[in-house]
Amino acid sequence: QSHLYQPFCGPPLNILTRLIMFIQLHFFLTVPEFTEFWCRLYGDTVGVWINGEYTIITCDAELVQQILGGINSKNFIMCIGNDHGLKELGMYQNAIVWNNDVSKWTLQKHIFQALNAHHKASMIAIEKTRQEINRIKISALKNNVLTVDILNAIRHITLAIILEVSLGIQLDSNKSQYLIDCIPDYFKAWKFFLLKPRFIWPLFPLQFFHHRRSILKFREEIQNIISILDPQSTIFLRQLHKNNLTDEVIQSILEMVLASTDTVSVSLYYTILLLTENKKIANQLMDSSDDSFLEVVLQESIRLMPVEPIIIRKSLDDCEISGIHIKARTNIVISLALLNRHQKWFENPLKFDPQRFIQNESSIALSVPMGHGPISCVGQHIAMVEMKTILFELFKEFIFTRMDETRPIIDTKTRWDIVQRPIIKEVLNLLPRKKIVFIGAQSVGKTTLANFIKSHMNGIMISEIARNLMEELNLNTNTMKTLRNDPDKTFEFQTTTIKIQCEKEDEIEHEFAILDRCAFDSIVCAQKFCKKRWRELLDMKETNKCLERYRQKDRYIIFLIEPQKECLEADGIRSIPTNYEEWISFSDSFKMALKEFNIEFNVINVLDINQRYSIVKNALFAHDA
Ligand code: HEM
Repeated sequence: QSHLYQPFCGPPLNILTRLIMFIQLHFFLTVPEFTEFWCRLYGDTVGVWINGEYTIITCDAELVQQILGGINSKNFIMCIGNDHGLKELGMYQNAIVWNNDVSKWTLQKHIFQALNAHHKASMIAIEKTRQEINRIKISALKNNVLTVDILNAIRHITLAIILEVSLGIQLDSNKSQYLIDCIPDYFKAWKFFLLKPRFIWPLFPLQFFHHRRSILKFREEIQNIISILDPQSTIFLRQLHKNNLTDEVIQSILEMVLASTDTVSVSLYYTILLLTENKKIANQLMDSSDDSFLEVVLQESIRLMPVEPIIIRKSLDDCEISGIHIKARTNIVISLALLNRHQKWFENPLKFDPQRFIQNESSIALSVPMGHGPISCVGQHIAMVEMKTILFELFKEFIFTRMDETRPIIDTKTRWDIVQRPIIKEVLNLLPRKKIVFIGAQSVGKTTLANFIKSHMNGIMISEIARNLMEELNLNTNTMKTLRNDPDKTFEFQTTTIKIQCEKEDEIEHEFAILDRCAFDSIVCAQKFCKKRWRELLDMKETNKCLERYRQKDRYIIFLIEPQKECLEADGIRSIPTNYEEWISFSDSFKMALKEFNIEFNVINVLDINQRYSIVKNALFAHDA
């Protein structure tokens, strides 16, 4: 074997090892799995044999920097891939992805890059995310389910964004779903045709025809879209036509949809899963005043779960990298799946820890989940805009939890292939990131309704603070009556109640919570029983903090439960009001005070618990018309 060009270590590339590699790659392992197998045996950079050619496989971050972004990076702008396979896929010297015709690729790259300058991308991303949030809320109300197939929901959002930004169109939900389903199938076809040499296709006749059909299906759908397009409506379309790329329009649009949808969706899917597991980080993200933390959270999640686990290249000419001679047409497979989880480059690499990028900003560059250098991801800017917007909007609205939290995300089943495909698509539980507050006169059913909602929706309960305080101070209903005749003592009692209330509300800042009464009850009580001093409550920072919260109607939904005569029937447990007029007037005082403090509220004036629950749910999942 001495005549063989073998600049890197690895197994002797004799007939037997080549045959083993051939069988592994085409019958048993995906490329990332194959790479892992040989790197585990021989080290971070290994010479192997893929489809009759010497191939360097590597997860060495320094070598990767040299190849992708070093002085010879222009020598690595071609990709491995057999021409027959590329023709089947429609990629052969066509559009941008895997286009090995350098001048055509350069032109396409400029056209795709125009996407990044789209000044409305972030507004469109907000709009499309809000639309999907609306759909989730409608489904929650209609079907009474508080779960979401989150990956599919994100796929709808990312598809809608790219269709609007690049093609200026919108599709209805069914058509979008059809297109979304075409994408993973095209990726499977890509993997089949790109890496399997033509002579072995007949060994897989079923797969061959299935993949051909997938490609056709996707292309037909793109053609349908083209028939409704105005070719002048976006920069992307105008540029394609202006540069006489009319023949490439189908493939260019197909690749735009292909490259932009699942990449962002799968990356975000894992980010959300990782955040369900790391609640502190999720809360920190909601507290951040700018989007710099959001950005490192995303960088960290795409490091850990790179949606494109491998980068594949071929050298154009002979050159030197890190002092090693690399011959023209040498294949290179970079395993981001290995590199990004490598102890040598990242401390505690399996830990989801965005802080690593705050403490050491330069280490972001090592992980290259969007590639690096001349052929890096052309959509990386818009991808970040999309991911930041979608994540923030979704988290602002919902709290997501996994159904089965026992299995860590890092161990989640995923298919490391030419792109990463989740095997188990987790359906997440969702709760609105809101607080519902029940106030009103005594004995109107606040606690019963609060408990009923807790049992159905599983929120955090903040039960009546005043009652707990009474217990702590050994006060009962009779001593309370005496206390009410002493305005100073009542005032003191209400002051303490508000302080505790405010503290409890601080604790549930990011949660879905049910509040049985709030600081407002103390204000109304003080108005009634310590007429002279009650306004002093408004000098307390805690009171103002609480009132300010209750004014945020996207966070706090206030329900005033009105007295119903039927509630006056004694059940032998509750103390019931003895004076009906007083009872009603107490409820009216709540209304007046709510108005005085400019706090919006909903009125519950039915008795039936299910009807009450439905009023609350409608308000919780209120959506735009
Ligand atoms: C989190 C989201 C994304 C990730 C992780 C990602 C990752 C990547 C990676 C690793 C590459 C290969 C780079 C290489 O070969 O060195 C790539 C290429 C590409 N990406 Fe992305 N990408 C994302 C989003 C997008 C979006 C939103 C678009 C929208 C247009 C896009 C369009 C492309 C295109 C067209 C290429 C081929 C570039 C070329 O061949 O010159 N990507 N991406």
